[in-house]
Amino acid sequence: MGVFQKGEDQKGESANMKPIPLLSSYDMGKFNLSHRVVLAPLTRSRSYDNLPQSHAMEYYSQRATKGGLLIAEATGVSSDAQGMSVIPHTPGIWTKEQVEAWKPIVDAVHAKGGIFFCQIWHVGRASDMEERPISSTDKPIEKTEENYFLGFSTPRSLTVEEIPDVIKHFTLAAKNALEAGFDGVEVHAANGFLLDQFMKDGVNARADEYGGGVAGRCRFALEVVDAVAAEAGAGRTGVRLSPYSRCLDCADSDPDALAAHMARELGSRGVLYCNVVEPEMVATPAEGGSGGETMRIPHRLRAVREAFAGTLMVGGGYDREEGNWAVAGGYADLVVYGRLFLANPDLPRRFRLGAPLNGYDRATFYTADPVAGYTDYPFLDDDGDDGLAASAASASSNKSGDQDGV
Ligand SMILES: Cc1cc2nc3c(=O)[nH]c(=O)nc-3n(C[C@H](O)[C@H](O)[C@H](O)COP(=O)(O)O)c2cc1C
Repeated sequence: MGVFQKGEDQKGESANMKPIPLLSSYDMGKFNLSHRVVLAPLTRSRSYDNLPQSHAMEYYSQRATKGGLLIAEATGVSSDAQGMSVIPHTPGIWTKEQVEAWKPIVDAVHAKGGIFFCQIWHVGRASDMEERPISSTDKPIEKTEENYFLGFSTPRSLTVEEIPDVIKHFTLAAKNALEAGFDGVEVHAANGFLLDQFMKDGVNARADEYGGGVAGRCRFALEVVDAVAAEAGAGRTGVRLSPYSRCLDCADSDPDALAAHMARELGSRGVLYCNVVEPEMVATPAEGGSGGETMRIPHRLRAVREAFAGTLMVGGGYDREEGNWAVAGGYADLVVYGRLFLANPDLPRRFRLGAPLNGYDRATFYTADPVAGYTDYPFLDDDGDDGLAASAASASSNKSGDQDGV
């Protein structure tokens, strides 16, 4: 695994230098966060038979810090919510056995003082289920250069009469998540999965009340949010959105309007947080006139910020420098890190110290190995006690719940 060096800001900053915005505390409703570096939801395809496994205890516990927020990987709400072999080995939370399997994982995070939300999802047409998977449409995902090797099934359009059943599955998942000990739930309405397939006009061409204008297309997602918030409490409910994404052939012709509508609606419901994926990074001329290009985050979420009164999390391509910029300027409250946190279990601490980062190994993102590319990314060598040194020791050897040096 190589070492990733990014720009001037990571060179030699010591712990006693000026305050780092990302490392400042933040009160998210009833949750007192000690810093703003959030683990993004990350599917890792290591939950065989949809059952969370004991190796996830170590994985999440490695990334837990006292007062740090972790969002668990997308977790299925029902047996037909699965991607099957195109997105294999994802955990579920619709059976008692799954709830029991989550409990020690949640306990391991809590033992380190972490705050843990469960992301609940239905993949919709992003599946190779034998029976036609449900969606807003009968149209399958179009093959592209990125997904050509995945054999998605042709979906069938969910009927209006069937919608309440799917909502019930989300409600049960929320109830189960709290029973497993999670601090809250995040409704996955992003990245081309079921709820996004309803929200985006590139997919949803329905003539009923769940299609048409932006209000109709967002109806299903908002009904799910209402049901989940009624179960878990709005103060324990977050929502993930990706209005600008074209992921899984799911795009909208007016993402600004979609983003603003959802932000307003979620704001009026008092939802705890909104976790919004930025548009894809764009190439811009490098500074200094060298003729090269730098990839930049477009930062198009200001309207969401204005319309949504709750906690705003942003993510997608952020590094330490961008994250500090976002927090310092009030662009966002929290920043979610996916690939960097995956590869750096002690990411908040590395950010504090300005330490170099491990590079991520894309080849092991979704492999089933319980260790390689999962729990074997190295920690910084020293074990200073700045409150952010996530321990390299396994969760099982930390059963005392001792939070010192977390
Ligand atoms: C291996 C991997 C798995 C992911 N799984 C999920 C997921 O389960 N739910 C989700 O909302 N996003 C998922 N994402 C998207 C990430 O949460 C995040 O938005 C994305 O990686 C961009 O952030 P980054 O630049 O910090 O990595 C995944 C991304 C990666 C790389």
